[in-house]
Amino acid sequence: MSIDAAAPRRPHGTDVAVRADGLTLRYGRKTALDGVTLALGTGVTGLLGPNGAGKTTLLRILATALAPDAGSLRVLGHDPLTGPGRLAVRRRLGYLPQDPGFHPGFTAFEFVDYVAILKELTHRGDRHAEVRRVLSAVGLDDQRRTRIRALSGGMRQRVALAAALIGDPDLLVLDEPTVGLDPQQRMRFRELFADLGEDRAVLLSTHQTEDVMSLCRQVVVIDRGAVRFSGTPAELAGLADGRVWTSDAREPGALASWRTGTGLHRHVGDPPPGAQLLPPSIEDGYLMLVDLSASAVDGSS
Ligand SMILES: Nc1ncnc2c1ncn2[C@@H]1O[C@H](COP(=O)(O)OP(=O)(O)OP(=O)(O)O)[C@@H](O)[C@H]1O
Repeated sequence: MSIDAAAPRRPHGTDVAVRADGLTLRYGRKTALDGVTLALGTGVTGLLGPNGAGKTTLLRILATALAPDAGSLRVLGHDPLTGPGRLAVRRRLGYLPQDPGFHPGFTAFEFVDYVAILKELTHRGDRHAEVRRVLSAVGLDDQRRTRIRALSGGMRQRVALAAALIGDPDLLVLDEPTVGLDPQQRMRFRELFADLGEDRAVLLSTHQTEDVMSLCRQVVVIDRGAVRFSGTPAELAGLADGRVWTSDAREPGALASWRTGTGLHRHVGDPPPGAQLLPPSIEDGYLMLVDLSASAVDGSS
């Protein structure tokens, strides 16, 4: 099959790339997802949540690497809980897992080429052109022949992203894609994701609220296996409107309180009378939502 045959133009008018309803998943006695319901359309959606919230579990289900115990799912118009549906989704999906499982002896080119073969790009010339295209898209033209064991962590991350881009997928599921990247590469990746999100759905989990602010059309916050928020980044920041203030000292009554680089303290919660209010960031909105008892901020909450 040639690249063209493997990558038909994505259908127009299919606004909802993913629709999940009541997704539940348990690892033994641990409930990792507890009735997750969401819809993802064209554009970049950021998935935020504390460590252990269930982000990777959710992404693995959407990427067909894991089946939920309960709930229903449509991905790109298919049901990935059936054999034929799963195959159809995998053909049109790009997935960057948290741990891509590189063979360190492969060169960057060989690894991405291997993924391209698995994606049924069997015509050698077309496939190699596609491998060069995606390696170039992530800025690895000069490292094509370098063995993965000799690449830095950030460069390996770029190889993994290149593999996810093979075949110009209609849905990109990216688990912490900007981890380990230097600021210049992070900026470059944001631009690449924004371009990719022009005409397809891109879901990325991240702990970087700046990533969400600068490139996401939609943001979903999950905590303890459930969706706590779904809306625009501005709406997430808006949750903390009138609830962020600054002062000289720590405020034990605040939900979160931390010392900033200026020496002043920033607080999120119920401000005392006369407090000097600050415009909220999406991080402030996020802090209003998640269970901070599980992850103390600066030891003060
Ligand atoms: N294979 C597994 N066996 C048992 N428990 C698991 C397994 N994988 C994940 N968990 C648990 O399920 C919960 C959700 O984990 P998950 O990796 O989805 O969270 P996450 O939001 O991606 O976290 P992080 O931000 O730290 O990557 C956590 O409590 C985790 O300990």
